[in-house]
Amino acid sequence: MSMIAAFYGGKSILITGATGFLGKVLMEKLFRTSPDLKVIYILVRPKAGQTLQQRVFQILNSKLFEKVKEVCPNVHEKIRAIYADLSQNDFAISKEDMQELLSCTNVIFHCAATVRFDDTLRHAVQLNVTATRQLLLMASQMPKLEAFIHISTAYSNCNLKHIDEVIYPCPVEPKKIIDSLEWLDDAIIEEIAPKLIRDWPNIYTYTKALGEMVVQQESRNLNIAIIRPSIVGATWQEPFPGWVDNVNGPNGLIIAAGKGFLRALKATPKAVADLIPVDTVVNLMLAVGWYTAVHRPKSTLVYHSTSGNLNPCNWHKMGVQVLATFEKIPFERAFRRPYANFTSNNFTSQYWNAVSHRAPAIIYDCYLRLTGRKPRMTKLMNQILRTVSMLEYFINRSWEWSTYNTEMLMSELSPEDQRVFNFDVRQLNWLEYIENYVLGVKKYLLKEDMAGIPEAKQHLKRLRNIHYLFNTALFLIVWRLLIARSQMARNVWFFIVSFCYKFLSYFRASSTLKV
Ligand SMILES: CCCCCCCCCCCCCCCCCCCCCCCCCC(=O)SCCNC(=O)CCNC(=O)[C@H](O)C(C)(C)COP(=O)(O)OP(=O)(O)OC[C@H]1O[C@@H](n2cnc3c(N)ncnc32)[C@H](O)[C@@H]1OP(=O)(O)O
Ligand SMILES: NC(=O)C1=CN([C@@H]2O[C@H](COP(=O)(O)OP(=O)(O)OC[C@H]3O[C@@H](n4cnc5c(N)ncnc54)[C@H](OP(=O)(O)O)[C@@H]3O)[C@@H](O)[C@H]2O)C=CC1
Repeated sequence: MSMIAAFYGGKSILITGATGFLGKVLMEKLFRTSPDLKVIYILVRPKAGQTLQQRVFQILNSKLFEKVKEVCPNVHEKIRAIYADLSQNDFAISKEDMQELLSCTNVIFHCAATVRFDDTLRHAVQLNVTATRQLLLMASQMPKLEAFIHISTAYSNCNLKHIDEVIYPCPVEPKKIIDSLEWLDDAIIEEIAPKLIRDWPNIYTYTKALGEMVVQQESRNLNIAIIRPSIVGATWQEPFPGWVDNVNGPNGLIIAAGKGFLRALKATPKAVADLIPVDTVVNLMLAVGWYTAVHRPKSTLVYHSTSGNLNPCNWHKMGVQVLATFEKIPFERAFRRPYANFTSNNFTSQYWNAVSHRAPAIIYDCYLRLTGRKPRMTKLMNQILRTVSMLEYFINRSWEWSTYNTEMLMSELSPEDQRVFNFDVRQLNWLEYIENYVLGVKKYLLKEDMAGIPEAKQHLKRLRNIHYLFNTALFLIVWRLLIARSQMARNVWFFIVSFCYKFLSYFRASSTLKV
């Protein structure tokens, strides 16, 4: 019997960010392994014209939850969506709902955050710092609370090279920042933001670091743990391999590469690609929830959910495997044949951007214009290049994350728990994982049918022929222009032609002699 699964039985669990990538996989696993849990409270806001109920309905009826319905048929009754907006005071939760949350919650998983790298400082602080503080305040009024699990990111201290499982202080106190945001206007905030974030690459990682400090300062006598995942990728094993549902992180780049838009990246091939499957992160979260509640460590423990020091894979290996998978299972209606050119050199990267990205987009837009259609490729390409430039920081560096606490926890688990809540990334086979990942992007993000693969392969062959034809035509045009203008080019041309003629004559003569 799994001790972790048993622990969550009969419990009331509060999850923030349950509608996000990590949150959905967390709920799925909880329902599947502990179907006898009492209730999962989720803090949700209406979004994109959908009510809370519609959002929950959509999640529960997605492919991700298919297995859950078999083991927990009454899952709809066990999920309680509570209207909440984490960027508002008291989260805009009604009094009755707040009362219920305060009196019933046993475990909190705080996943909600803004993960946009370019969010405004005001919004990012509201969500990643102030909301965390507010939730901790709520937690301190929960008599039945056994554990509070805060999800941060392994990159919250990416200004350091070696990162231990400790909370590092930030140069400016979170409280001072929260207070000053109350009276400063937006224009001034955006002006001081770059000075505040110093050597952090973006507002996201900086505010996640502030969030950790808030956890440390406001922990009171709560049982708290912090989990720091690196780049969270598709599911490795559970509930099935390759599940993804948004374009964040690598997902968008895999689409852009598979569709042939992105053919070069400013990346350091040998840098560690610290991807971690989402189900591995979720297993660690559940194990940490159990350990924190049952063993009550004296201080707030930080757990790294990373792959780099236990089972490293670099960007080169990852790129090669992604490309190999595109050969086997290509995406439909690609713009160009997928190709990967890694360079860590600024000049070469600019060159590839001009030749491989912008020029084809401009040419295609001309073609669209000439055929009476609206040009769109340049805009799309600019968007992709903007996204890539935001991610570049992370694919040109390597970090060392220590994993003592994570390994300690692994050794504390029973063999059954190690199997059911496996977060040992050493068992991950990267080649298999990446192949399933790309397949998952095709199936679950692009919603492409596997039956379309032969046609997609045919399309890639046509693109290859167009590519050869285009290059030959371009070569001939350039050469013709050169010959018209330069004596030297003419001399070279006559030399080549006479050389070929002599070679052919010799070949013909020797074959006649043989006969
Ligand atoms: C060496 C390989 C070589 C390959 C060679 C070639 C290929 C061969 C191999 C292929 C690659 C193999 C792996 C690749 C490496 C991956 C590295 C990942 C590092 C990640 C580090 C993460 C570390 C920290 C982890 C964490 O701790 S947390 C989570 C991380 N957080 C995020 O990942 C949010 C990022 N995003 C934003 O911050 C915003 O997206 C913003 C960007 C500001 C735009 O912002 P904006 O311009 O306003 O535009 P949007 O409205 O957002 O989007 C506008 C439009 O772009 C779309 N689009 C949004 N995103 C992405 C995205 N990624 N990629 C592409 N498209 C995207 C969106 O669908 C929308 O399309 P539409 O709907 O218009 O059709
Ligand atoms: N994905 C990754 O690569 C990594 C993620 N992390 C961390 O993991 C956690 C989860 O990330 P992930 O699932 O990928 O992110 P998502 O963007 O997929 O999910 C974010 C969640 O936060 C919720 N949220 C955002 N703003 C509000 C608000 N104002 N009120 C209520 N809810 C809100 C979103 O709700 P809604 O659906 O309404 O927008 C959504 O459920 C975050 O803390 C992130 O920092 C850490 C490392 C890597």
